[in-house]
This record gives sequence, structure tokens and C-alpha cells, in this order.
Amino acid sequence: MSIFEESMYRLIVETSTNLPADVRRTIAAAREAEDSATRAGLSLSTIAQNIEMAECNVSPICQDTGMPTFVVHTPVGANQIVMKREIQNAVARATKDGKLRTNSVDSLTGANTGDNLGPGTPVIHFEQWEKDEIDARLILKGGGCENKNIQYSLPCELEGLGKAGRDLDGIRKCILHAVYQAQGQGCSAGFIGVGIGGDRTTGYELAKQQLFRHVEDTNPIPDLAKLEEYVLEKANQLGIGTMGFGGNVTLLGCKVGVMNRLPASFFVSVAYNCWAYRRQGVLLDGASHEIKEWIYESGTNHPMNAQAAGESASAAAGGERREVVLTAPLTEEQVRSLKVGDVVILNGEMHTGRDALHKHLMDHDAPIDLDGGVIYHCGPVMLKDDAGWHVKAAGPTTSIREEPYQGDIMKKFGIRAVIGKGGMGPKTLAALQEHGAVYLNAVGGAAQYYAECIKNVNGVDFMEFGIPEAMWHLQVEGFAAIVTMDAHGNSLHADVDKDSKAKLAQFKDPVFA
Ligand SMILES: O=C(O)C[C@H](O)C(=O)O
Ligand code: SF4
Repeated sequence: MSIFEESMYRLIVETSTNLPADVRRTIAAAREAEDSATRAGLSLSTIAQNIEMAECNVSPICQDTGMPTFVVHTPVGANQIVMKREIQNAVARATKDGKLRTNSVDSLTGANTGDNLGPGTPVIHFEQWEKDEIDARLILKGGGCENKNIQYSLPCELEGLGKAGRDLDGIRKCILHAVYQAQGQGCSAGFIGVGIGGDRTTGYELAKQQLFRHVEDTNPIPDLAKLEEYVLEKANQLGIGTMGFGGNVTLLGCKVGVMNRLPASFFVSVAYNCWAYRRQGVLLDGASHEIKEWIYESGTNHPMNAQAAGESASAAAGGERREVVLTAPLTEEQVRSLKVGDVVILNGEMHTGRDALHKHLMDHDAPIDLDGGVIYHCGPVMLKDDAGWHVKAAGPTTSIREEPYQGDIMKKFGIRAVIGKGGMGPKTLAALQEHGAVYLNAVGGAAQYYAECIKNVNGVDFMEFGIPEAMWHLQVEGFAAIVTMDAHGNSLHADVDKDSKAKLAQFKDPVFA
């Protein structure tokens, strides 16, 4: 393997497994701002613990290692064709080693290429510059937060905020709205990159470029520096909180860039990144291709103090929060006794199922008996050796994508609990009540934390859907999640959405007139 390929491999592993210092400091500050006994506080403790576990296990912080996106600056005359091939080799190797999930899926057939290579993946942008070194940066941005990106075409009408015109104040409204519409589904608290101007394509590119800025930098354009500061302060008054559980911290960073536009177009493009904000970079010697320095300060010397705080949080929560230990399969009576806010500690078997499985089960039988069963919206990272399959990372995926199917499938197979993140909609809520089932919200991104609860892989069906979409039968012990939708018609997600929408309306009046 060439030195360049080896350096790219190290960049991938570091990005996927070790959150940099600036991101860690911001998450640590968020923990300070939340009462540790609240749902948001408990989730932040889990997140802190997960960050440390990922570094220690050298395993993915989150199971969704995203669309690997490289931005590489090379000296004039460097052979970019060879570099591209070597980056692809490094991606395939990191996938084989379980540092990246198999994330490249044929859009027409659904077939997973298995090595993260295929048309359009990974994304590699080259740029020449007049320096001797190579600057290679990588961002691993997952699909759940990518789905919460949004592009506004000004002027427009925004719910809660009214008219957004073609000026700084209209831009302000779009950005606040972008945070509101993401709710907890992109694993808040998040970071946003904003691109003002460009066309639809370059606007989004500019927004993503902002995610390569340092969290603690200051925008060189004074108006934008003020806007960034304003958004960070006000977005945190929306009360969406970590995972959309409600709380004081909703946004961890806001970076805004600007470029020229066409007279007819005025786009504001927003790239939403979850707390698992994985980006790193290396400066390589132009001749040897050895790593000279890392671009973002390493997280290694910034422990999250997860253990101590985690313990005190659960001790504090003990008094106020009902904790219910259950073993699957579950009975209707057990799940009907649960209420929003209860913490469920689950033991026994659960079955993963996401987009391909839900679609399939609508008009096919299940390969196993799901009566009283627990479905986990999860696409894990799995590795196989002589002893069988091992779970390398296994946090929840965004549940709302299964909204068209979930209620029907629950009733058809007698499923009693669904675990995921971000909550589900009115159709599922009605089915929970009618049939007797609950929705449990796990902490999004906490892929190492949950992987440790999985004690055995009992089996797998539908491997033809690819590793993330297959139905894994997992034996768990002490799997903790919070009831956020119960069988009595209550949904924490609906409540937080309604409250935050009312709060959004406070920011209707012009600020940057
Ligand atoms: O695909 C996944 O595992 C998770 C995804 O990033 C999500 O946030 O829904
Ligand atoms: S599950 Fe959450 S933390 Fe992981 S990539 Fe998706 S949005 Fe990010």
C-alpha cells in the first residue's frame, strides 16, 4: 500500500472513531447547561460515554458513517487520478475493517455494493493550490441529519415566522426555521452550515464547506458573525433539546458563508449535522505523503468525564423517574402500563428492521414469530469472523421514515414495542393506542453504548437487503430507552414540536432591518 493510501486510511479511522477537541468542548458545555437529571441531561451523559467508548474501541462513534466526503488540495501537477484510486482503496479497506458501514446502495435495485464504492461514492473534491503540501479533509455526515438539510428560495412564507424577504433578516428567519424543522430527528443538538447565494447545487456545497470551519472560530464578515451569534443564542430558546426531548441546548454551532447569486435566485441552503460531527483533516508532506499534522485538534486529551457524571445523573434521576425492567417478548398489559417519561431497561431478543424490511413485511410473512416482539430501527455495523457475526456499532435510526408502514405492521404481527429515534407521527400513535404498544426513544448516535448491550447475534434474515437493512436477531441485556409515545395517546414529540413552534413565533419581528 502506498504512503498516501495509508495516510488516507488513518484519516478515515480517526474521523470515524475519535471526535475532535472543538466538538468535544462544545458537547461538554452543553452538558453543563442541562440539568443532568432531565431526559436531555441523561442523553448527553450517554453521548459523552459513547464518545469515549468509540475512541477506546477504535470503532465508529455512530453506526451511520455517512457519505464519505473528501476535500483535497494538491500541489500543481500532482497526479489526482492516482490519488482518487488510493482514496477509494482506503475507503474499501476501512469498510472491511468495520471502521465504516457498508453505505453505498444502488438507488434502483437497492443492492449494497458492500465496500462503499460505486457511482458517486465516495465523494472526492480536488482543488489545486500553490503550496507544496497536500491538505486532505474528510467529513462523515450521516443520512439522518442529511435528510434534515433544507434549502429556501427567497422570498418565502415560513410557518411561525411569516414572510422572509431577500435580505439579512429573511436569511435569519430561514436559519431559525431550519433548526425548528429538524426537531430531534437529526440527532440534536446539532451544528449547522449555511450557504447564502449560489445556485441550488453550489448553495448546498457552500453550506457543507462551512462544516469544515472550527467550531470556535469567528466569521470574518462582521454581519455574518453577528448572525451566527444571534442564531446560536435564539435557536437554543426553541426548547427542542437533545434528541428532541426538550431542553436548553438545541444548537451547538452555526457557521454562515456567502457567495454571489443570479439576479433571479436567492437561495439559503442549510446543512444540518448531528452532534456526531465527524470531520478531520491532515496536512501531508507533498513528496513523502506522510502525515505532518492533523488539522483539527485531537479529542484524545479531552476526556468527556462520562463515568462520574453518568453515575450522578442516574442517581439524581432515580428519585423522579420510573424505571421499568422488561424482558421480551412483552405482553399487552406490560406495555399498556408504560407512560411517556418512563425509562425501560430491556432484556431478551430484539429484531432490527428499517426501510427495506418494513416495506417487505407489508405484503409478506415474517421469517420468525414476532408476537410480543420488539423491533429496533437500526442498521448496524457488523463484522464476521470464524466465530460468527459481531456487532461493531448499533445505534438507532430515524423512525419517521417507517411512518407509512409501522402501525399496520405492528398490528399484523403483534409487535409490542418499537425502538428508534426522533419519534413517529399520528398514524403510529393511533396504532399504539388501538393495538397496545409503545415507542421507545434510544439515544441517536450512541452506537458503541448500545453495541455493548448486545450480548449475542442470534441470527439474521434478509441478508440480500445488505448489512444495514437486514433483519438481525439480537440478544440484549440492559438496553435503556425512554418511552416517548405511549398507548394512551401521548407523544412527547408532538408536544415538543407544538411548544417549539409557538416559541419560533417570538422571532417574527425584524432584527437585522
Ligand atoms: O442510517 C442510520 O443508521 C442512521 C441515520 O443516520 C439516521 O440518523 O437516521
Ligand atoms: S444516527 Fe444520528 S448521530 Fe448517527 S449519523 Fe444519523 S443523525 Fe448522525
